[in-house]
Order: sequence, then C-alpha cells, then structure tokens
Amino acid sequence: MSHSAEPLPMTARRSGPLTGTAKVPGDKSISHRALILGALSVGETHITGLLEGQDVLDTAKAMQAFGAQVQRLDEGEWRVNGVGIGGFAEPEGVIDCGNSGTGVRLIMGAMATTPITATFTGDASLSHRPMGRITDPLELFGCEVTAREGKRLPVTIRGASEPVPVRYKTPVASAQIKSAILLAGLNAPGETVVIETEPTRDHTERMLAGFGASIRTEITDEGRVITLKGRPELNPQPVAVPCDPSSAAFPVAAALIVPGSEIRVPGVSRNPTRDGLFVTLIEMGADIRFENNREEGGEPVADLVVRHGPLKGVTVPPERAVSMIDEFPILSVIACFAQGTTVMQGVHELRVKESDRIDAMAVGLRANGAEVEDTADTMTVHGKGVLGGGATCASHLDHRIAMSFLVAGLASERPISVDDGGPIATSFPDFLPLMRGLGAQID
Ligand SMILES: O=C(O)C1=C[C@@H](OP(=O)(O)O)[C@@H](O)[C@H](O)C1
Ligand SMILES: C=C(OP(=O)(O)O)C(=O)O
Repeated sequence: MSHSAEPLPMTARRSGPLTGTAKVPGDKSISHRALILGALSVGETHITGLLEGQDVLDTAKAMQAFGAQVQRLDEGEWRVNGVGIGGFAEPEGVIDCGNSGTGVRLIMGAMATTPITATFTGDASLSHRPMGRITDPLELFGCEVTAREGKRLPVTIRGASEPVPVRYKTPVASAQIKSAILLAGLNAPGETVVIETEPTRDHTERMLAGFGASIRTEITDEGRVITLKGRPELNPQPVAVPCDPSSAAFPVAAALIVPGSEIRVPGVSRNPTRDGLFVTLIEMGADIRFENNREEGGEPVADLVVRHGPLKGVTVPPERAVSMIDEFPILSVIACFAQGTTVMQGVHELRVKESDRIDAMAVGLRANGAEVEDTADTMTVHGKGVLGGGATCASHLDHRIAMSFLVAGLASERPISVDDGGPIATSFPDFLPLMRGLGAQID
C-alpha cells in the first residue's frame, strides 16, 4: 500500500536525559524473508516478532496474492501456509509494494522462475528506484520483463516456464540483488551461483539453510561465492525475528547525544554483516556495552546499554559501508554532536535509497547550522559538539531521514521539524511512543 495520506508534520525539542528500556521492533530484512520463505515452503511457518511496519505488511499482502495463506495471530505472531517452490498462483491484481525496495525486489525474484505473470508498482519513492539491477539478472533465468523507461516501476514479469540456473557476479554490493537471484534459483534446476565482492547482509543464506535448502558460501579470489542447489523442498520453520539493529540505531543515537541519558535496548541483532554502525560508534568513543551476548533465531543478539558521553569524529572506510548502509543518515546526525570531522566513504548507494539520502541529510543538516560537504561517494560532517536547529526538513518519503532529523532535534538548541513523519510507519510504527517513553519531546 502506498503512503498517500496527508503529510504528518512532526517536531522534536531539546529533551532532558533519556532513560529506560527501548524494545525496538523486529528486523525488517528478516521479516520480509520469513514471509517469502514461508510462502515458498510446503506447510505452516510460525513467525514471532514479525515487524508490523507497512513495508512488511505489503509483502504479507503480496504473498497472499500469490496464493499463500498468511494470517496474523497476535502482535508480531503470524502464520504462513505456503504453496511450495514453483507453486505461486498468478495474482489477480497489481502487486503494490508501497515504499519497499526489499519487498518488491525479493518478490520479483521469488516469482521469476514460475510460469505466471505479475505486475509490480510502488509509491513515488519506489517508482524512482532502479529495478534493472534486479530484472537484468532475472532475465538470465529466462523470464520476460517489461518496465517503464529507465527500468523503473511499474514492472511486469512473465515468469520463465523452463528456467535455467544462473551464475552472476553482482555489479553493486546489494543483498537485495543477491537475494532476488537466490530466490529465483530455488525453482531452476541445477546450481545457481551468486558472487559478491563485498559481504552484504546474509539473512537469505542463513534462512534458506534453516529451511532446508542446500546452500554454501565459499570465500575465493573472486569474492564470496554462494551456491544454491535448485528445486529443494523447503520445510517450514519457526522463525523468531530478532530486534532490528537499523531501528535500534535511533534510540541509541538519541541516548548518545542527549546529555545525562542512559538507556537499554534489549535483543538487538549483532549479525556481523549489519554491525558497522556499532563498530563506528565505539571508534568515536561511544559508551555502549553489549550484554547477554547470545543466539536467537539463528542470529547473534545482545542487550545494549548506552550512555551519553563525549564523541570524536572518525573516518568510516569504504569497505565498512555495506555493513551499515541504512545507518549513515543517523550517523551524520551523531557526527554533528561529536568533536571533529567525520568522513563517510563509499556511500554512493545512499543516492538510490528511498531518497537520495546524502542530499537529504546534507541539505537538512546545513539548514540547521551544521557544516556538511558531500561528493558522489562521500559525506563529511564537521562536528562542533552542538547543533543550532530551528529548521523544518523534508523527509522525501523516507523513514530514516524523518527519524534522523527528529533525533537531532532532541539535542539541538532550537527544535527541528520534519514536513512528514508518515513514512516512519514503514519500518518503525511505534517510534513516537517508544521515544516519548524514554523522555523524548516529539510531537
Ligand atoms: O536485503 C535487504 O533486506 C536490504 C538490503 C539493503 O539494500 P541493498 O540491497 O539495495 O543494498 C538495505 O539498504 C535494505 O534496507 C534492506
Ligand atoms: C533502504 C531501505 O529499505 P528498502 O530498500 O527495503 O526500501 C531502508 O530500510 O533503509
């Protein structure tokens, strides 16, 4: 469902110390995959901790349109009765993936090797995002694709009736490309191979193995070589979705920049392919403790204890970008409250997310008094330890941009507003009550 409601302006004000426990929602990447793999299994998959954000709800609806039974049992508790690999039915209507790049790209992969036709759309943000990076490799399996100019949505895919397996080296580091190919490979005979030169998030590989597929990853001179054997039977698995580190980043950032704060964020995934923000924050001198390190739902998790304290600017090397790709907007806010310069390198992919995130943050932070420079592939923030604030920022239909500016406003001298906080519901529907519960002044 596209976010088309009236804009929802929001304002954040300088707040007293933030305290308490911030239980952030389930991981968005894992939630999408749990629904899709559940739909491709034969039998019943039981999911707990599912993120009930709009992006994931749109994927749930899509799985129903392809013939799976998807049922909400309780808060975060869902049941999927799958149709098996190759069992998708042709959907009657258009598949509207709303704001979700992960949703549309993974679902395209999941249906591309089944002989059915589906048309995909999304909101204004998603309609600007590149789809050729997905449809080009999918065409190698034998499906037929028609797309709007520039390989944008709407896209129609006529699934391959006699799919062939594919060997593909991803031209950009993207877990969405990797995952779309692996999901397509499920219904191709023989071995489908994806090669990536940088280690993107590995939830698809972990979950496919958990659901019984034969999949292996080898580190070679070419990069990470992931090999999937086609046409397995996926066995339904209980999925316990861990808390989303990309959502945890917002209360963590708020506690780091609002003086006197100390908060606890329990059960956050510490998957090494998602850990770049925490590595960076520790380098900046952040007071973060990782307690009760354990495994939940096949993912390493920990409880975070975060305290306000002095921070210093750092250089984030390009090879780390992939493990914190969604966290750069909030890092650019934290960097304003550090002393010294923070340089973020290798961040060109931010330009093709829900918005051009480099531009959105640079423009908004400058309007609030920060000194920010950007190039095609870098963002540099000259931190002064303080931020003036006082401006209204455009969120560009981008949840992470909206949340980043609202967190900034909790520690800036004057309030910071966003023109539309509505998109926050795509990934973090309880952001407002959760932040207010810690003492944040946002209305
Ligand atoms: O596979 C996924 O779940 C995701 C992969 C990343 O996108 P890219 O694959 O475009 O890097 C990330 O930015 C997105 O939020 C979620
Ligand atoms: C980039 C993001 O999501 P998606 O690509 O799924 O829209 C995100 O959540 O920051």
